[in-house]
Amino acid sequence: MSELAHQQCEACRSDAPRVGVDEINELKPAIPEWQLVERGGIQKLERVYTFDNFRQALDFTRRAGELAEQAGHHPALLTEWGRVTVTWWTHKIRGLHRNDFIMAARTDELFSA
Ligand SMILES: C[C@H](O)[C@H](O)[C@H]1CNC2=NC(N)=NC(=O)C2=N1
Repeated sequence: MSELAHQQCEACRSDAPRVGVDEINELKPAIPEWQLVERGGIQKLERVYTFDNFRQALDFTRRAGELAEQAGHHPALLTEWGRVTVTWWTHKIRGLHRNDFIMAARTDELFSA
């Protein structure tokens, strides 16, 4: 498991600070396949995982959902034939928190499990 994936998520409060450029530069190298995107003024982390068929995509979606439930922190999941798009951000702060980087790293561990 990558070091980042091992870190604990902290309870995220609505007044928690979003990650700044320095923290993004510190954390992003641990999740190189993820893209930083901005939608509706909200910064997010996004990655597309590819699979051989819909059944595999669906199974990965279910496992990612279980991971989220266990952590109490949830992504957007788009499941298509052969693809799952996972997008992490923290709704409460309308942006990126350290938790989102941790969960992206854990999602990568799931994919390579
Ligand atoms: C009450 C519940 O714990 C909160 O609404 C959690 C649920 N999962 C969450 N997931 C994400 N990505 N952001 C949140 O702000 C969030 N809040």
